[in-house]
Amino acid sequence: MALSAREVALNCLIACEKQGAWSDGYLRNAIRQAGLDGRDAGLCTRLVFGVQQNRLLLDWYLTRFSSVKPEKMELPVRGALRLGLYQLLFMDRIPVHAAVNESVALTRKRSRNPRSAALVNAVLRTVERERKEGLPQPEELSVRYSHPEWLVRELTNAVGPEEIEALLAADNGEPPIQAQVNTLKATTEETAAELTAAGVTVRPHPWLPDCLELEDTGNLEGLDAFQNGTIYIQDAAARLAVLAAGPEPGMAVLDACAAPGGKSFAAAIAMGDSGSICSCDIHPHKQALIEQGARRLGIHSITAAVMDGKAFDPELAGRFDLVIADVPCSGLGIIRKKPDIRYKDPEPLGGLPGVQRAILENVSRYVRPGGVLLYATCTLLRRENEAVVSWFLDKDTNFTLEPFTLPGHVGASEGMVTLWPHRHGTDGFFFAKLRRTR
Ligand SMILES: C[S@@+](CC[C@H](N)C(=O)[O-])C[C@H]1O[C@@H](n2cnc3c(N)ncnc32)[C@H](O)[C@@H]1O
Repeated sequence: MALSAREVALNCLIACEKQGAWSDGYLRNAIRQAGLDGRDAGLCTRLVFGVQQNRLLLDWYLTRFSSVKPEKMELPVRGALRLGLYQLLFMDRIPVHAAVNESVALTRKRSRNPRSAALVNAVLRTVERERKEGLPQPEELSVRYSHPEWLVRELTNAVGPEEIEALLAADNGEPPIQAQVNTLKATTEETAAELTAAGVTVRPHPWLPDCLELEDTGNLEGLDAFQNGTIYIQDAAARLAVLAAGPEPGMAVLDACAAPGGKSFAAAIAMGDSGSICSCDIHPHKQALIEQGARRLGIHSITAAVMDGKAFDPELAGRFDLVIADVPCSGLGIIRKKPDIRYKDPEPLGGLPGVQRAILENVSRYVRPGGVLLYATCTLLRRENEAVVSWFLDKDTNFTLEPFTLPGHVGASEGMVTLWPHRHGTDGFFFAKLRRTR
């Protein structure tokens, strides 16, 4: 029998907890396999993201209103309760009976314990009754915004105590879908008209040229504008990083950590598809991703290759006008788009600055004298950002920070900038522009 939106959502929540799956990747396949239409796909995605964004808060309520502690529940029961609770507390348009009955039905279908359905029914009905009187609110930011304590500490160190709450709230917001226009193929006006005719709601980005914010896209990758390569999906922050580096027609560019290719595409479009971009990644299977994207966008200047950014290749020394090091990082700037990041084990993150320093130091040798090195991450932690750049500058006196100016209220920078979801409405992003002097 075909799965409902709620059951696909439940399966996704279970896979995230049990196998450490990523909800966006899981949903892409599961929604297709279940054959959900656009409306159900939207509901399913909203349920999964909503639960993941509010999981600690939902469990805080479960602890108060359930006779069984959430950590003692079977995974399907805990998942069905979180789904029901999320609908009651955050989705005004879902009738209470639907939120409760659907969770009870899922529990009956998926739990091994015949008493679980009664538990789910009782908890959800109690919460609904208490909600009318006013539910208690947790004091701790960690619970209120469902960011584990270690993460609240890290982000407070990064942004300061005055802004931490605004940042956590922005992490739980719904980011706009930002499409960058492939101006090699069409103007922004033509693209906006094509998307509008396809029923998409289109708004020009408030301050980034050739960027459109989209709503009501349905299956985005099925749109003609996507299929024929007039748009690609990229956050404003990621494109700004490339613009800061100043790619120009005819340049030789190395994108050292390139997959799936977004920075390479932005550079190729800014360069009018003239010059050359060598787009490398350490993982062989990702080479095809870059090639497919370039083909779809009709870009000829990109060549994809497999390369370890940490390992020196003497053939590349001093060859490039611009080297982009968009290094692997903790990704704590893109929690709005990947809500599960917050629940991953933080321990392996400690090793990242070492990898980032090694890549930056190695690929710096590929920049020609007078050329530019761009260091970028999608995280907000100083140890992966400013500290890596400072370490590099202290060590290598051939490079200096170069000031740049970006559109909108990002404005002028002395050479390093952090973009913040709550301040700029972008992904959290860091980049530094370094000029090789000798
Ligand atoms: C932040 S992502 C890059 C995103 C990409 N620049 C874009 O804009 O679409 C980092 C990439 O670095 C790759 N990577 C990790 N370690 C690497 C290494 N030692 N050398 C080259 N690439 C590496 C990962 O496979 C991943 O695709």
